[in-house]
Amino acid sequence: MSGAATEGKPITCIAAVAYEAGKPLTVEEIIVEPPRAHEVRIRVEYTAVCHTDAYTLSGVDPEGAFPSILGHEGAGIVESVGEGVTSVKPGDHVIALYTAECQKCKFCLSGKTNLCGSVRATQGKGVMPDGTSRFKNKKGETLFHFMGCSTFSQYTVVADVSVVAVDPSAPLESICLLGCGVTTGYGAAVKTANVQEGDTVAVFGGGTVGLSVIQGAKIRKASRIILVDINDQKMQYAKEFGATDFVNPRTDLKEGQTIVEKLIEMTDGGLDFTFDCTGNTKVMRDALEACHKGWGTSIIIGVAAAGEEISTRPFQLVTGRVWKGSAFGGIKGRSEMAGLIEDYKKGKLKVDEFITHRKPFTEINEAFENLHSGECLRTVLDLQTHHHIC
Ligand SMILES: NC(=O)C1=CN([C@@H]2O[C@H](COP(=O)(O)OP(=O)(O)OC[C@H]3O[C@@H](n4cnc5c(N)ncnc54)[C@H](OP(=O)(O)O)[C@@H]3O)[C@@H](O)[C@H]2O)C=CC1
Ligand SMILES: N[C@@H](CCC(=O)N[C@@H](CSC=O)C(=O)NCC(=O)O)C(=O)O
Ligand SMILES: [Zn+2]
Ligand SMILES: [Zn+2]
Repeated sequence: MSGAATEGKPITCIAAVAYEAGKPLTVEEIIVEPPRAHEVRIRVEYTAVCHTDAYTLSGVDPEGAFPSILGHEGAGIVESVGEGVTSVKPGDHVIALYTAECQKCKFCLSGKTNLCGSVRATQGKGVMPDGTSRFKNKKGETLFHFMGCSTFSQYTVVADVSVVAVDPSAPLESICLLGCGVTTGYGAAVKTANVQEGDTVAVFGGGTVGLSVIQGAKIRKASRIILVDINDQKMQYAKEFGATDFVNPRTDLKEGQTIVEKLIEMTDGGLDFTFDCTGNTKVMRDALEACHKGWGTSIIIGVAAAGEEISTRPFQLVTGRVWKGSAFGGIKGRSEMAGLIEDYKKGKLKVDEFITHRKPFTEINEAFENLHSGECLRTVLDLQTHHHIC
C-alpha cells in the first residue's frame, strides 16, 4: 500500500503559499508533518480553484489567515492515517470536505442541517483540531490551514471527519469539483430549495455554482429557469446546463425598468425560487424581491465580504417571501457523496462540463486570473505531474 515509505515522516513537497492578501501565491517547497490522531494525510492529485479561494486571497474574508495554504476543491489518495482513524485507509481515493460530518455532534444528529460542529471552530482559525498546523515553509515558519482542506499542496493533512472515500473508478481530475462548486449549486436546488416539477427558478450569477443550481432545477423539471448574469458569454452555458431564459440586467431591461420588475413581468408575479450565486449583497436583495408574494423563497449561496450586510423592507417577508441560505448545498459529505458520484457515473450529473481549463499546478496564479474571464468556469490543476519551480 502506498505510504509505507513516508508513513510517520515529514514530507517535503510543493505547495502554493498565500503569504499576503492581494498578492500572487508563491509556489515553493514546504514541509508537511505526519497526521496525528484522527487525522489523514492525503496526496492531492487534482484541485480546482473556486471563487471563494479568490475571495479569501483578496483579504476580505474575516477568517482569512496569512501565510496559509488555500484550496478546498480537491481530490487525492490517502498516503497515511493517524491513530484511531477507521473511516479511510492508505490508498483510498478521497475528496476533502470543507463541511465536516462527524455523525455525532448536535448538528449532525439534528437531521436539520449539514453543518457540523466538530471541527468548525479550529478550521476557522486555520489550524487542526488540536490547535496546531501540520505545515511549515523551509524557513521553519508555520503556515495556516484553510477551510479544513488546504488542497493547494501536493500533500495535505485533514481531520478524519473532513474526508470521504470515493469509488476509485471515478476520475479524480473530474470529481475534485464535487468538493465544492458542483455539489453546492446542485444541492442548493435539490436539497435546500427542494425544487419541484413546474416551479419557476431564477439564478443570479452563472459561474460553476449558479450553473449547478440550474442543472439541479432542470433535473427537478422546473418549468422556467432564468439565468441572470452581467456577462453575455454566460448565455451559451445557460442553455447547455438547462436554463430556459437568459437576462443581462445591463443590456436587456427597458428604460427605467429594474431587474426585479423584469423578472416579475416574465413570471406572472415572481419566482417560486431564486438563488444568489454572486456574493453581491445588492443582488441578494434583488433575488429576494423577485420572489413571488406569499411563498417565493430566495436562497443565498454567494459569500460576501466582511462588513457587508443584506437589507430589504421587512414588508417583503411579512408578505410571505422567505430568505434563507445554503452551505455546501445542504449536502452531508460523508453520507451523500457516494450518491453524487453514482449520478455522475450514470451521466445524470454534469461535472466534466465545468472544466474549461486545465493547468499544471505551478501555473496556479494563472488559474486565479482565469476566474475573472467570462468563459472560465473551473480550472483544474494537476499537482503531481513533475514541474520545475524556480
Ligand atoms: N455557500 C457555499 O457553500 C458556497 C459559496 N460559494 C460562493 O458562491 C459564489 C459563486 O461561486 P462561483 O460560481 O465559483 O463564482 P464565479 O465567479 O465563477 O461566478 C459568479 C458569477 O456571477 C456573475 N456576476 C457578478 N456580479 C453579478 C451581478 N451583479 N449580477 C449577475 N451576475 C453577476 C459573475 O460574472 P463575472 O465573471 O463577469 O464577474 C460570474 O459569472 C461566490 O460568492 C462563492 O464565494 C462558492 C461555493 C460554495
Ligand atoms: N470565512 C468565510 C466563510 C464564508 C462561507 O460562508 N463559506 C461557505 C463555503 S464557501 C465555499 O466555497 C460555507 O460553507 N459556510 C459555512 C461555514 O461553516 O463556513 C467568512 O467568514 O466570510
Ligand atoms: Zn468553494
Ligand atoms: Zn458533527
